[in-house]
Amino acid sequence: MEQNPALALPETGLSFMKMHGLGNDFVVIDSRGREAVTTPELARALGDRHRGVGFDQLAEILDSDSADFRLDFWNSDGSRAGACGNATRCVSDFVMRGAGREAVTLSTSRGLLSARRRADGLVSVNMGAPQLDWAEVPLARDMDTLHLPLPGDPVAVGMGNPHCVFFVPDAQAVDVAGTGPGVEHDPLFPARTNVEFASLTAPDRLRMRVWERGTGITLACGSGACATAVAAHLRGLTGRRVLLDLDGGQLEVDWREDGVWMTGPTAHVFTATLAPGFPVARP
Ligand SMILES: N[C@@H](CCC[C@H](N)C(=O)O)C(=O)O
Repeated sequence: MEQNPALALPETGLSFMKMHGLGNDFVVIDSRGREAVTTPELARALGDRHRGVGFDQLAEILDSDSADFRLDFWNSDGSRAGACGNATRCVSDFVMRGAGREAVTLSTSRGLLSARRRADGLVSVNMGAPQLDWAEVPLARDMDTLHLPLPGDPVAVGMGNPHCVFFVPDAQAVDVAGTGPGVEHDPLFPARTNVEFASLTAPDRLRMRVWERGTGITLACGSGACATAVAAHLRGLTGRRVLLDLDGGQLEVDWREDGVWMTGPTAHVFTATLAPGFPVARP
């Protein structure tokens, strides 16, 4: 057994939690009280569903001077993500339970966010104001974010991460795996993009499927649901409050004066410790 020193973790192993929100699954590392441990190599190794633990995103909890905690997000390809709505709800639930509280604040690379538990037990996060200017998304050049010059006439919305939303007659019929990668890597998106396909199923209800930047098809994407709700309202398809049916379940999104609120279920699956020195390369 040969250990790769660039990837090796402390001999004691590393504790982590497995969580999910509507099947959008996460490895969560609680690094409060110490330095961050995640590197692109560790994210890729842990994210491998055959040789590691497997996740859509890795979230690392860190200390914050300005909020109850800080959250950093990583995709399974080792890239960073500026936002992850479902992981934010899951980790906020964990922190609220630990502190016996019903609301928390957190800092992310896009700024200060807040989360709270509703009376029905679901967890809501305020994902902040949508980014509707081309430079904020970001897009490659000045253009109308409501009508991108791509086949299918999609909308670009930033939620701390980039999204490209296609409104289609039947989201269920879309070849997400065939279409998603080309849009993710289109030169219009200098930081790549998440890709959503949505269809209107009732006046304030959308069916949505997603191709996530740096991960691929996932069962749900919280920031994608927010971006889709914002795009649907701006296109005159819905009001400001919508239900979204994703492959893994349902999310509520409400675009209010103070930001885009997203509400749904959370689950803590297990807590475990990595074998000392993970990952090891076997000949
Ligand atoms: N699943 C997440 C979004 C994850 C980030 C995304 N893949 C990116 O690179 O921006 C969510 O629930 O928001």
